Amino acid sequence: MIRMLASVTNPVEAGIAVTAGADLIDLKNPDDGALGALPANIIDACLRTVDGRRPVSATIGDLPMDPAVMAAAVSRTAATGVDIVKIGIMAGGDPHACIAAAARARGAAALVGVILADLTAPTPELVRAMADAGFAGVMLDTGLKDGRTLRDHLSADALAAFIGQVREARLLAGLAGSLRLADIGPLAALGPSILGFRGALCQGGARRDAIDPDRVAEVVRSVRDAVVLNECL
Ligand SMILES: O=C[C@H](O)COP(=O)(O)O
Repeated sequence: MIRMLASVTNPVEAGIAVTAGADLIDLKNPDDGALGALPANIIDACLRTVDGRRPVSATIGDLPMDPAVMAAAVSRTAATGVDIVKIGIMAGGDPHACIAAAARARGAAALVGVILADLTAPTPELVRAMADAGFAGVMLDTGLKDGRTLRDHLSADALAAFIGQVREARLLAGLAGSLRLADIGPLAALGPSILGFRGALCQGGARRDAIDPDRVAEVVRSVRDAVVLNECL
């Protein structure tokens, strides 16, 4: 099973993603960076639209690696009632202290750490720190959103090693980063738990555009087909 994560920005998009069959609804503001945060009232409206039909995650913003800043943002986002809070692990600062601070602030929400692979190396130490802190998963994404995809930054071997480390730690392993239809087959073959998308779902393929129901359905279908194909091989 590979879950298809759709990043959405408002209740209308959340409804489209649920109808199209996305497995995880990820709330994010692409106008405010790779992991831009949405205001609490928009998160609340999205939660009401999804109405428990899918797990919902929300990002906390592209924040500096400061434990106090991280803890406040995690606590604020968890208080909205989302199932999962996604935090970015950036270069600089003290990522290990931030991971610990996020874990203390998460309340009832699960935590997923997002390593922006074009800015920060996804080391086994970071994965281990998140596992030790009780995170539910670790995702790779890209931070620059400059047209290059996750696969432009990490080889298939490096991605397979990452997935192996995360799965060995018994966490969910997610991959994202300007992924297109052509990336789904090769990445699904590596056996991630989650494949995440925004740009590929949008009209014209630009991640700040509104999502297109047909594109969302096509990506959902491609992920399902890739899973079936892998099971046959
Ligand atoms: O969590 C997944 C991201 O929202 C992916 O966004 P992107 O496909 O535009 O890089």
